[in-house]
Amino acid sequence: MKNTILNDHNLFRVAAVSPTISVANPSANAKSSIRAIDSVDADLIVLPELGLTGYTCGDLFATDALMTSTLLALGELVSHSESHDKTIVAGLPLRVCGSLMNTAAVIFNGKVRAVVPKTFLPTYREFYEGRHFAAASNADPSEIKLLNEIVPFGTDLIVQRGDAKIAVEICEDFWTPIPPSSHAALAGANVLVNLSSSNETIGKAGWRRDLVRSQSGRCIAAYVYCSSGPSESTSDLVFGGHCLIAENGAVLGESRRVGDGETPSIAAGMTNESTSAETSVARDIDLGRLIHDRQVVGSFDDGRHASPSFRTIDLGGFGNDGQGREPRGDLLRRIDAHPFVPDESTELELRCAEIFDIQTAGLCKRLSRLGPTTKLSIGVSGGLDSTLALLVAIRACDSIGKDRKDIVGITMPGFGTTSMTKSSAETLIETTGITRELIDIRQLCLDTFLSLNHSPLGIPVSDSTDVESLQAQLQKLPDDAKDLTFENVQARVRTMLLMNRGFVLGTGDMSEQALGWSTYNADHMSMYNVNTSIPKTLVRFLVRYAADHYFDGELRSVLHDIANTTISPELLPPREDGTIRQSTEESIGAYELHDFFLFHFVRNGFSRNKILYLASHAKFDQDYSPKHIAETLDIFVKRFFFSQYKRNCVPDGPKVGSVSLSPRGDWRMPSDANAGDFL
Ligand SMILES: Nc1ncnc2c1ncn2[C@@H]1O[C@H](COP(=O)(O)OP(=O)(O)OC[C@H]2O[C@@H]([n+]3cccc(C(=O)O)c3)[C@H](O)[C@@H]2O)[C@@H](O)[C@H]1O
Ligand SMILES: Nc1ncnc2c1ncn2[C@@H]1O[C@H](COP(=O)(O)OP(=O)(O)OP(=O)(O)O)[C@@H](O)[C@H]1O
Ligand SMILES: NC(=O)CC[C@H](N)C(=O)O
Repeated sequence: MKNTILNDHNLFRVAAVSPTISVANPSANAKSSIRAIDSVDADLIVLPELGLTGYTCGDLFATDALMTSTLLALGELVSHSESHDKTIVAGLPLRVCGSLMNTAAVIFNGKVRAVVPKTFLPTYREFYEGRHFAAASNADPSEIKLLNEIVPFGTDLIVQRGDAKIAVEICEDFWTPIPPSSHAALAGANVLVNLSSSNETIGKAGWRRDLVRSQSGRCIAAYVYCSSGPSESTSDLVFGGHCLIAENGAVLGESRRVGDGETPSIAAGMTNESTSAETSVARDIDLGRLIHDRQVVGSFDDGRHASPSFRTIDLGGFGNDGQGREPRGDLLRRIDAHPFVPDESTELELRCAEIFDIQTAGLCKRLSRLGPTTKLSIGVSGGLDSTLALLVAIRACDSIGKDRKDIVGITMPGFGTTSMTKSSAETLIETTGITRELIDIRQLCLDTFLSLNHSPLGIPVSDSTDVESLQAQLQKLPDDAKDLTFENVQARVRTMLLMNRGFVLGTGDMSEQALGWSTYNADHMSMYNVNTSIPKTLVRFLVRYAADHYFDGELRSVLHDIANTTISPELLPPREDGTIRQSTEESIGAYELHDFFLFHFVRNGFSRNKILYLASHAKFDQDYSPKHIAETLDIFVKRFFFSQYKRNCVPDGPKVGSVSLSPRGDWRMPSDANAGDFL
């Protein structure tokens, strides 16, 4: 089958494999390398530095016998590459113009396609490479003869396979201030590989991991790192076999290594030099995400003019061009069903702490611009969003020494308010010690219906209708009753009451803004909105975090109750038994799906197909059929496009993460754009 599932979505499988090494024994190393290559199904396989000879050959590098058998071993890898479609990067010493160089050969489909020499040779402390090797220099030839073929040679080579643009550097190269891979990235390389031989000493693994992660982030690239392991000579040093894969600032995976506390099996493998001494890691790199990020971050290649130019060697693409391969099977990449909510509790807590602080700092600054007697009004519904905004307001006032009484929490029960949310709103206000106000908005709403000559949900009203009789009739309505004017009037009456008091703190969250799930010029508007960049799936965790860290007693338990409430705008009347009729998620689909779509559409610019593909690999809280996910995605896209006019005039508010919809900063989109091609 000449088709690839992964590459349709621009995923590129890379592996770093550190096979067992037999020091100074290239024929054995060719065999273990081939075993390793056969054991991994990947588009690109990176082997360790000088892996065909072993890194620790010392003065044996100067012997003819070692050089001859190295070339024979290389020939074996090259012949073997005719049997698969993987790109292999193998490390070996090579004589070039009379000097010995520490090089990496890129092998594909029966040929060496490129040879890259090491630029920075460590010759300090435990390293003596300057004794054996010459460093890459401008005087090097641009081609060499190798195995009877002319092969491009140099540090200016990018090997391209489909959208993957691969550049190679060798160990010490990336422990320097400006690694060669930085220049390669500026020239377009997006998969940076490092063949390494790195011994383990205290703390070095963390440093190495940081370098891999940060080089991938700085270069907006994938970084694939492969070090030789403890089967190297241990005369003085123990090499770790550490293999790492990072993508744009995040480590996607790493292998075991000497020193991680799990080494006995690695060491055991050494007794018979079997493959069990091997370490490896494989992951699917999302090239689409890298390409998108580089395009968006315009400053990425501003410095390109100061970098050397590169040559590209094109190996062809995937798919129908004759170079495709079988689907790769299971995806080797974790697809986070809840990209805004870290799974791990410590990380979640840190994230909540950071976000709550950013929200609070934003509001503190805004309050500092207002007079000291300014009151801050907030509509407290007993729901999640207004609770979070209220907690931020309290924390901000506490931090700047403003009296909590300057916060006016207004409960405004309407026709849709349930007794549960009303009472949690009242308890919330009471226990926080802020100023409390209660305004029943129903009469004002009824007056508005009369002025508009509007029959709410089809029920005729007249001057003789009173609030209680209307409420009683509303409660008898079927569950599917709908009336947008009825809902909007309530939301606008509330905002009118709030606005007429002065400074209003906004409560609407980012997911609602994405979906346009707010009433224009009502809950959509405020003077400052601390929730503007908070995704719905995170709100309840922020409320819990604040409850557990800043509040105690009854307030804490009220906050926990609120954090567990169904999400509803409560604009439609409750049923006769008092239960919520209108669940937002029943109307527009689950927020866990919408937040997933929001992340991949806005953050990564992914297509509908790609988002659906990723969703099919995510473990959501609920079981959704592929059809349901696709339908909900269509709702998301339609609503996202349609509601840009609302987002184009949102109040100020703090950005807290990489996804933000501020029309002044992160997301500028015409209100009249057509969603057709995105569906
Ligand atoms: N609004 C939001 N509310 C809550 N969480 C939000 C969020 N937006 C993203 N997140 C989450 O934050 C996490 C990290 O997001 P991800 O998109 O992977 O973020 P990532 O690209 O890794 O960047 C992490 C942070 O560093 C910043 N950065 C990175 C690189 C370069 C520069 C620069 O200025 O040059 C800045 C970036 O803006 C972001 O704030 C994810 O879990 C994501 O879901
Ligand atoms: N009964 C109410 N009393 C006071 N304010 C309310 C009331 N209902 C809604 N509001 C205000 O309008 C905002 C938007 O309300 P909506 O009912 O759409 O719920 P929401 O977006 O889920 O927010 P929340 O989670 O705060 O209820 C609320 O955050 C709140 O500030
Ligand atoms: N092989 C090398 O270039 C080793 C040097 C590098 N700094 C390391 O210890 O990992």
